Amino acid sequence: MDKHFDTLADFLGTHFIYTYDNGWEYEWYAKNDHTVDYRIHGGMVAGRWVTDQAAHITMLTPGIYKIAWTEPTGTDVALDFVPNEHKLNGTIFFPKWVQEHPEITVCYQNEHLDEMIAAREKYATYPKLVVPEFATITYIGDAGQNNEAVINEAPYAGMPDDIRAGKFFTADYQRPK
Ligand SMILES: C=Cc1ccc(O)cc1
Repeated sequence: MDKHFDTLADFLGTHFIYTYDNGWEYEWYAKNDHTVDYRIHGGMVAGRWVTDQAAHITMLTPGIYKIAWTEPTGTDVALDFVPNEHKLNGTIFFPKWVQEHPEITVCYQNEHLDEMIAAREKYATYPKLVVPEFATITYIGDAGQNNEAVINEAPYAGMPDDIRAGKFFTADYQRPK
């Protein structure tokens, strides 16, 4: 948690856990300069997890980072990280169908892409649910870029606590065998 961020290289390969002011807890990994992975531990779609989501990742000014992407569900996300202050601001733009049927999206999305595409065709997109929130970062880990061990299993109750307690990853940021 004492890492200092100045450059884009400082940010890429970093693994975060944070809690939005509305209580939603997210885990998110800047896998490389165009890819993110994440797990959702609390909130409307707790239990959802995603790897290899394409994203736009830029540094706005030293130590401040903007990330934006659009998902197969039609959900759009914009995150502004201020990691030196352990803060970020996130806005999630949920299609109406995700608000009405969040359970459809609670899965390892990579194995259910056809279902996401079918649902976004079948159900309503509008009006979108816009969720703009600040969040407090509760964990920062130096996982290195393209580390497939960071987000590679479903979330469970207590996983963020295990990660914060140093019980989840080995010293070289792998999962114990
Ligand atoms: C919908 C995905 C998502 C991932 C991370 C985050 O902070 C907000 C939304």
